[in-house]
Amino acid sequence: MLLSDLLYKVPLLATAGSMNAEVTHLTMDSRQVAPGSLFIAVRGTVVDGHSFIQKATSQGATAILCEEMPAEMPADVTLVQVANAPRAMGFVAANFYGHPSKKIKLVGVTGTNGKTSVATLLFRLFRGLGYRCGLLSTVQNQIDETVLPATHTTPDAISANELLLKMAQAGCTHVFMEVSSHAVVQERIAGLHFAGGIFTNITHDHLDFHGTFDNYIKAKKGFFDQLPRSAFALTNADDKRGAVMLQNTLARKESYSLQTLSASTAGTFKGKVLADGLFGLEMTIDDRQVWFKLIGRFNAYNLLAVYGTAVLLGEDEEEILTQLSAVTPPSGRFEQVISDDKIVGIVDYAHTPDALQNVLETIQNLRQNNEEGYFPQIITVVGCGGNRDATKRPIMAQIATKLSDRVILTSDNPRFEDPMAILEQMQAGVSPVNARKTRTIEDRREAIRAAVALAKPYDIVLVAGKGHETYQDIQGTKHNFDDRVELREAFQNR
Ligand SMILES: CC(=O)N[C@H]1[C@@H](OP(=O)(O)OP(=O)(O)OC[C@H]2O[C@@H](n3ccc(=O)[nH]c3=O)[C@H](O)[C@@H]2O)O[C@H](CO)[C@@H](O)[C@@H]1O[C@H](C)C(=O)N[C@@H](C)C(=O)N[C@H](CCC(=O)O)C(=O)O
Ligand SMILES: Nc1ncnc2c1ncn2[C@@H]1O[C@H](COP(=O)(O)OP(=O)(O)OP(=O)(O)O)[C@@H](O)[C@H]1O
Ligand SMILES: N[C@H](CCC[C@H](N)C(=O)O)C(=O)O
Ligand SMILES: [Mg+2]
Repeated sequence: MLLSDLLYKVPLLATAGSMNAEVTHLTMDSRQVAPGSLFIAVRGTVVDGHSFIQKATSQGATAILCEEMPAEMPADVTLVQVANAPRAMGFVAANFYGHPSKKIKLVGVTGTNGKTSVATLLFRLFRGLGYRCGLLSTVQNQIDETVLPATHTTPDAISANELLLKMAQAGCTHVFMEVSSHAVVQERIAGLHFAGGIFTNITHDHLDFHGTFDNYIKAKKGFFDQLPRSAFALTNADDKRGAVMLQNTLARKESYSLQTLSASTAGTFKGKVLADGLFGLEMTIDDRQVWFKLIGRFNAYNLLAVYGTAVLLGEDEEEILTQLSAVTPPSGRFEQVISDDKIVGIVDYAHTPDALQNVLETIQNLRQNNEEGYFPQIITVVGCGGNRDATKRPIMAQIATKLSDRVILTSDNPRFEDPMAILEQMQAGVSPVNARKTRTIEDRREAIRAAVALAKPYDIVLVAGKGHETYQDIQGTKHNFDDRVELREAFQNR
């Protein structure tokens, strides 16, 4: 494609060289540059892409898109200067791939917790309704039946457009994608055309990246600020920040609520939980009574958001609820592994204080005396990720110890941090009274085995934080590790 066509609608500050250069490949990574490439120099959190301009030219780049022109202008390469390279990259990527987001109905989901759950439920619901669909999620990307690995919750703009094009070519009519706060700030969604946006909730996370909670709110709101007038913006009316998200959006404002408040504050889509247990949820949604296979009150919010979205996309209410009641949750979300002697293992991706609290409260409410009158104990195994928000560490340990009978603090992707240093920060949140029921075992496998050794039949072992993940990330190496496999093996070796 001609460089001038690629730059359609991109505000330019300056250019040097031919705008008729033919670009065959886009990349923000100098290591991927080859003749025909447009290299986009992006300032990252570790290095500045501008320092690789020379390298990109020596590897044969056709053109460079940057925020600052290099001191030495390379010959035979076109230079394009813009104010915001990541944002320009979004529009360039959309131009390069022919605006695939306009060829499908693209719905984005943002919020601290529930993005994967809502996006996956939507994907499964719409397939059940007979559509070909796409999914961009933390667990995996999917082009209808074809599963592709996901490296991020939200892919970069180039990968996203490439995937969306493949989805459109495969006949997908609807695509459901997670929109992380990192993605909004890093402009990974710039240039995408959304048919709708959904807000789940916002609680403590990612303060390492955003600095303050206010900035984190602004990042999420940024998604709704970008929605076009033709889109819908569906928010959670029961979340304190639900209304804030829609303050400046051009999109049609819609909401959902499980609370019976006054008409002015209650949502457009209303639901009520009638019963919840290990069997699932019984709810009324818009006056229809339905059973769902998902466990936990928090999932009632996810289901209501999914229902509202499907209605806003024009589907029949009755048909939606019939299909949705058969939909199963995504992998690693409240996934149960039961031992032969009836110990209940639960693997859940709770890696924020709010998620951990929700899951533990759900488990507490599900507990009942068994036939012999035994009241099950809750044994929790939990850790906090390295090179991520450190301020959530003591809070998560405090929640785990408050809501469990025994707790084992352990590692969860220490990445480049010292695992014991992370664990010490977690221990700081454990009150002296709760310290007695808490142990620290750095090795996650040993921690799971110790939890299983403590358990009696009917007890519940919650292994939190990794869910679907199949690795433990230590010093940049991803070692095979799967909480569900580990639980099963621990049960067998008991
Ligand atoms: C903190 C963060 O978001 N980092 C993302 C960011 O990397 P970075 O800022 O560190 O990049 P950098 O290493 O400084 O490099 C800057 C630029 O120089 C380029 N470069 C670098 C080296 C070189 O030799 N040549 C070269 O051109 C890089 O390609 C890049 O364009 O840009 C990269 C390219 O898009 C991402 O892969 C990377 O995600 C890392 C792996 C990551 O872990 N991100 C997490 C925090 C994340 O994004 N998570 C959210 C979900 C969060 C949630 O909601 O729970 C997600 O959407 O996945
Ligand atoms: N609506 C919700 N409200 C609160 N907690 C939830 C909700 N939905 C799911 N959770 C909890 O949060 C965990 C993560 O859920 P999910 O994977 O759907 O979130 P996510 O927003 O995609 O997370 P990530 O930011 O890592 O992509 C679940 O395992 C569950 O414990
Ligand atoms: N999307 C989240 C995933 C956290 C999962 C947890 N297992 C961890 O490694 O901290 C993040 O990147 O912060
Ligand atoms: Mg997710």
